[in-house]
Formats: sequence, C-alpha cells, structure tokens
Amino acid sequence: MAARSYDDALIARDLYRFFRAGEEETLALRGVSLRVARGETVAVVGPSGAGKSTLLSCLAGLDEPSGGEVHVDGVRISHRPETERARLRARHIGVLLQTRNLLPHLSVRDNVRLAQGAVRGRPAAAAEVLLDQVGLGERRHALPRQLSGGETARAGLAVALANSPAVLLADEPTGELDGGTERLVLRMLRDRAEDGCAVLLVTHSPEAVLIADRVIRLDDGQATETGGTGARTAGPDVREVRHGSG
Ligand SMILES: Nc1ncnc2c1ncn2[C@@H]1O[C@H](COP(=O)(O)OP(=O)(O)OP(=O)(O)O)[C@@H](O)[C@H]1O
Repeated sequence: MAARSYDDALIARDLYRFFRAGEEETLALRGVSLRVARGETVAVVGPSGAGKSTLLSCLAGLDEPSGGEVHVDGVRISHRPETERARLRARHIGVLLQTRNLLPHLSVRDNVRLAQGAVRGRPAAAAEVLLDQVGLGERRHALPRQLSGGETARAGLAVALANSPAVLLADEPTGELDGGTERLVLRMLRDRAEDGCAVLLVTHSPEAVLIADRVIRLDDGQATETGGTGARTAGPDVREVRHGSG
C-alpha cells in the first residue's frame, strides 16, 4: 500500500463539494475518489455542469472540498488555510486554467520566472528553454495582451510547467486552439508525463482523450467507468479505463 501511495502523485478520497446560493443548494461533487500515478495521463470527461471544473479546483487547492481529502506529491493540500494551499500549489502543482495564468503587467519571460520562484536554485536560463520548447522564444519580451490566442495558450503552458510540477492539472488545455497548437500542447503534456509527472486534464476534445492512459467520466458529481479493460479501481465510485499503451 505504501509503495502505491508513493507512486500516486495525486490522490483524491471521497470528495464532496456543496454550493449554497440563497435557497439553492448544489452538490457538485458526490464522493469522487481518484488516483493519478507518476508518469500517467488521465482525462476527465463529462457533460456541462457535471462537476469537472469544481473537481479540478479542489485538486489544485484553489477551492476546498466540503468533504474528503486531496494529497499531492505525498502532502495533504485540502483543509488548510488558503495561503498554505497556495504555497503547496506553487511547490508541487502546475495549473493550466481556461482563464490563463498570466499576470498582465509582466512579460512572458517574467511570468515564467515568477512561477519558477517557488523552486530554489533554478537557473534563470530555464525560462528561455521552456519558452523555446513552446515556440515562444522570440516572443519572450511580449506582454500577455500582445499575444495571439494560441500564443497565450502556449505561454500559459510554459508558466504551468515552470516549477517542474509533480502534478499537472489542466482545464480544457486545447479549447479553441488551432490544430497545430493543440498538437504541440498535447505533446508537451504527454512528454511531461513521460518525464514522471502525473497529468490530469479536463477536456471535451477527442484528440486530448486519445493521449490519456485512462479516462474518468463525471456525471452529476459522480465518477464512473467509461468502458474498456484493465480498469484500476480507485474508490467506491470510480472505475477507470486504461487505453492501450497510451
Ligand atoms: N461557485 C458556485 N456557486 C454555486 N454553484 C456552483 C459554483 N460553481 C459551480 N457550481 C455548480 O456546480 C455544478 C458543477 O459545476 P462545474 O463548473 O464544476 O461543472 P463542469 O462540469 O465544469 O461544467 P462545464 O463543462 O460547463 O465547464 C453546476 O451545477 C454549477 O452550477
């Protein structure tokens, strides 16, 4: 059991999330459990309103689950003060959100450098290397508002990868991208997984699902099997599916 826990860089146990707005109550997550191992890519799919973004926010420590626990890289991130969750996130997690993670007044390179700040001793040159990898080496001095949509997505990816995270969480990383940029983003996510990162992406894109080792389907706040073989049971409500060799 201990070895498995170590292999699983991301563990969520029995997550619940209630929202209350006036009289209205929504149970966005109803007992979701999942594990993502180092080196693995998992896609989370499901209809609008199923709870995908809520799940990703709870996994990233951007939101607190009402019940259940999240562990990242061997550390519990849930049920801690927001500042501590932010510190743990900066250290262990890369987050790629639909609203991109760029500070508007900083150049692309300085955005990457800022995200690297969480990791001591990182050479400054690594920012340039990362920007070259996402094809933005020439645009490193540009401000976010000067970037095209595809460039913004790639800059967001560079920022998400800047801290060499153990866990990478991405919400629709290829939404609204052209085919070339989508392939580049997916290849980089896959490469990170091959380097030992645990990658979880929320997606509607069939191409993104294809790069995943396993697919988790959320429906009305519950995770269920999507079919196939080689399932790895992660909890009472989750049966997952492994695609071929990935
Ligand atoms: N801050 C909030 N306050 C109240 N209800 C919320 C809040 N955030 C999400 N919800 C509700 O929780 C449920 C799940 O929402 P969520 O955004 O997680 O779904 P989703 O699967 O990501 O949808 P989409 O694919 O459309 O982005 C929805 O019913 C939504 O209205």
